[in-house]
Amino acid sequence: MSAPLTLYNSLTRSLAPFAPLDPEKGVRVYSCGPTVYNYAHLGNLRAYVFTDTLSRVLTWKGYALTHVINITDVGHLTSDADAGDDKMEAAARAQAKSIWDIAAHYTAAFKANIADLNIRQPSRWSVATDHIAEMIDFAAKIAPEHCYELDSGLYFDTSTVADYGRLAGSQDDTREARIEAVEGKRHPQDFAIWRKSPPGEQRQMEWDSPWGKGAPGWHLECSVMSLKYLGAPFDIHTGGIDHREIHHPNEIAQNQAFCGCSDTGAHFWMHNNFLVDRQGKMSKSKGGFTTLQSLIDAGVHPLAYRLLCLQAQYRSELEFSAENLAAALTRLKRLVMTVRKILPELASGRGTGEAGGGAARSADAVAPWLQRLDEAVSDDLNTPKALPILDELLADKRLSAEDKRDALAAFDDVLGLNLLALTREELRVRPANATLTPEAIADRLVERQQARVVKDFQRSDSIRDELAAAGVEVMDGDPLGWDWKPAL
Ligand SMILES: Nc1ncnc2c1ncn2[C@@H]1O[C@H](COP(=O)(O)OP(=O)(O)OP(=O)(O)O)[C@@H](O)[C@H]1O
Ligand SMILES: [Zn+2]
Repeated sequence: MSAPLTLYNSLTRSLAPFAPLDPEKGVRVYSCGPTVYNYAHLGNLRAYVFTDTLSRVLTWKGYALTHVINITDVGHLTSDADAGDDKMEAAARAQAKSIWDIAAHYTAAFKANIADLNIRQPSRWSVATDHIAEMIDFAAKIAPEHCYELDSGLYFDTSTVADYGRLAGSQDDTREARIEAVEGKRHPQDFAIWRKSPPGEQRQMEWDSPWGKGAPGWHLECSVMSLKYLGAPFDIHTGGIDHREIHHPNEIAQNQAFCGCSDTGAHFWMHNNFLVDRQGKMSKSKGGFTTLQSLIDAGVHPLAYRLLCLQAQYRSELEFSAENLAAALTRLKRLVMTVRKILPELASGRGTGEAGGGAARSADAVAPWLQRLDEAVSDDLNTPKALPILDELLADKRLSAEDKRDALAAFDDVLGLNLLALTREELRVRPANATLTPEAIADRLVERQQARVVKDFQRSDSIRDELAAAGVEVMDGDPLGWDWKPAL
C-alpha cells in the first residue's frame, strides 16, 4: 500500500509520519491489557478494537508485526496511584474465591469478548504474575539511583529522571488530586514500584524480594514485559487516554531509569479516547457498566458494537446508547444484506458485471478502491472516513461481483467486520431468555400470514402479541426484508 502512514503521537501531541525503528524487526507494539478482576466493559473493549485496527492496518500495509498485550493479574490498585487495595485482592475477598480463580475466570471471559469482536490474537499475551522475577531484577537495578524505601514499599523518586510527566502534558489539578498522599513520600508523584505486605497481614499474592514480602507495582509490570518481549525502544505503546496521565508517565520514568537515557521506551505513545454513557466514562470501578455479553444476551450481534466503534475515530469520545447501538446494528444488517446479494452472482457466473471480465481490467478496477481505503486508514486510522467508501463500493453498479469481492476482502482485512462470511441468520442472535426457537417463530409467522390472507385480523394480532410476549418483534413491511427481530 502506498499512502504514507500518519499516526498521532501523544508525546508530541501531534500527527507524525510513521516508520518502524528497525525495519528488520518489523513493527513492535505493546498494549496495556485488562485488569482481570471483573468483566471487561464496552469501554475497555473499545481500547482493543482500537489496537486491533492499528494491528490490521499495519499488517495490511505490509509490515511484519509483533504485538504484545498483557494481562494484569496483580498490582493495579483501587486508587489510581499508590493507595488502596489491589483490585484483584479486593475482588477475591468480595467473591470469597482465590485470586487465581478470579484471574482465570475473567481472563477467559475477556478472550471470549476478543473473539466475538473479531479482534485478532496478539503475538503474545503476557501475564504479569509470570514475570515477578524479572520485575524484581528490574527494580533492583534502578533502585540505588532512583528509588527510596518506606515502610509501605520501594518508591520511585520522580525527580531523578528528566522531564517527568511530559506525556501527561500540563500538570493539572485533577491529575494531582488522583494521587493520594503516602506518609514519607518525597514528591506527590512518586510511586511504589514494590509494595510491601503490611506486617501481620498475609496476602494471597505476595513474593519475597530484597525489600521484603510484597507485590510489584502496576507500572513496573508494563515496563518489564514490554522490554522483555519487544526490546527498547520499540515502536508503539497503546492504552486508554486515562493511562496518559499516570500509568504511562510512570512507565516512561522507569524506562528512562533502566536505560540511563532520556528515551521514553517507545517511539509512539497512542491513546484511545473514552466510551462514555450518560454517567460519563464507562468504568468498572464505578459499576453500572455494560458488558459485551449482555448485548449478545439481548440479541445484538457483537460486530454491531465493533461497527459502532469504527464509526468514530479512536481519538474522539464515543457515546454509547441503546439508540446508537441499534443504529449500528441496522447499518451492519444493511451491509450484510447487500453483500449477500452480490455473492450468489459469483456462484452463478453472472459476476462479470457491465464492465466485462479480464484479469488486467479487474486489477485496474479494484485498485482505486484499495487506494481510497488506504488513504483513509493511513490518516491516523480514520475508520469513519473508510466506512462511506465501503458503502460507495457496494453501490457501484459498474463494478463486477468478482471485483467487489476482491475489494471487500481488503475492507474485511482492515475493518474486521467479516462481511464476506457473515450471514443474515448469524446476525439474528438468539436472546438468552428466548423461549421460542427460530423454527417455531417461522411457523407462527406462517400461521399469522394465513390469518391475514383470510382477513382474520384478530387472530393475526393475537399471534403478534404472543410473539411479542416471547421477546420477538414482528417487522411488517421492513425495508430490509426482515420478518422479525429480537425485541431489545
Ligand atoms: N470508558 C472507557 N473507554 C475507553 N477505554 C477505556 C475505558 N475505561 C477503561 N479503558 C481502557 O481499557 C483498558 C483496560 O483497562 P483496565 O482493565 O485496566 O480497566 P480498569 O482501570 O480496571 O477499569 P475502569 O477504568 O473501568 O475502572 C485500558 O487501556 C483503559 O485505559
Ligand atoms: Zn500498562
